[in-house]
Amino acid sequence: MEPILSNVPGTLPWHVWHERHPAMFASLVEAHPFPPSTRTALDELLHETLTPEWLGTPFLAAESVFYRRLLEAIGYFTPDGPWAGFDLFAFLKDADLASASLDLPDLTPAERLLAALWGNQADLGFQLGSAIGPAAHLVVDQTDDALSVLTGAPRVGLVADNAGKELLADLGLVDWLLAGGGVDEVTVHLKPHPYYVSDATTTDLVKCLRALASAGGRATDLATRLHTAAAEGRFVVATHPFFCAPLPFHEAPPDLFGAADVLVFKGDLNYRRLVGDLRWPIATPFASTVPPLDAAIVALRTLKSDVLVGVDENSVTDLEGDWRVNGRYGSVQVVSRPAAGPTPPASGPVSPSPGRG
Ligand SMILES: O=P(O)(O)OC[C@H]1O[C@](O)(CO)[C@@H](O)[C@@H]1O
Repeated sequence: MEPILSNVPGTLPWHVWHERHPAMFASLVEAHPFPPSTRTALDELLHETLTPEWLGTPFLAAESVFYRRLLEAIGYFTPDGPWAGFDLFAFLKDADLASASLDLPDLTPAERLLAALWGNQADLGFQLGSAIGPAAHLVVDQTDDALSVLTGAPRVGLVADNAGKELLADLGLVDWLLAGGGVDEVTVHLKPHPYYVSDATTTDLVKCLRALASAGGRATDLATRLHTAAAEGRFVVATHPFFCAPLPFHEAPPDLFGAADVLVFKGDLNYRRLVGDLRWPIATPFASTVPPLDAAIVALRTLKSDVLVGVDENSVTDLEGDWRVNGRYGSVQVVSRPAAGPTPPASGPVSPSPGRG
């Protein structure tokens, strides 16, 4: 199966490099007092990424390396430098969190699951390049199966995606799992440092909890329950360098997810890493594309890139235009836990071999 590349004009990856990234760089430079050397480094990075070498590298790997290079360009990893450890996307993530409604409604388990899914629409990198319409429908809806594998599972891992509103919705789901879903322990897997524009780090999770705690009503109660669960070792925050690696989850270290019985993968990028960023025919069975994890899998995603599997082709014939990438459609997809040991996928992904550019 061929990897998705960025060298075809008119495709989403082409748009990302040629339009979305320049717009993002303009907003970063406007928001920060970067010195001339940093501005030059950013310009050079932007130009470098438009070379045939970058555009001909698998999109998944190239984009990941790009975000690493962006942090290097601002001095994020320069010890004792003024920008060491500085989250250059914090201004966007904080604004998104500040605009969230914390007057939490009383949601059913299915509504909490779908809130976590549609919360994925609020991806700031995506918004920088296009407008998001009202929430629409699911091209695959296995919500009942998802609730069934989650309810009563001993250990659940949630592989988080974006900060702000999406992470708030994720915490709503985690709260239900621990308080009403009969789950003993939930681990939220976060990025070890800023990555794609709005990816959630530990700092972002703490900001969400503090916002909830000070909001009053159901929000404060939720934050209190999660703090108590954390003190009891039932709500666990974890991170690992692999979450910022330019690789699909098929190449994850074996201990990445601990002893999780169910893994919830949030968002588009995690979906691409879960099934492989490949030109799959959309009718390819979802279960045949995921890595052989010893856990059930629940993927909650709004569709923002070309990769899509597990879809009945007849069910999407009426959808028009850029429905596969415009973020207005979503999917809930489930793979049950293997009965006896992992099952190898029918067709493994091509491993990207990113150059550092
Ligand atoms: O935040 P999400 O849902 O992972 O979406 C980010 C998506 O936007 C993109 O960054 C496009 O640049 C995709 O690579 C990625 O799949």
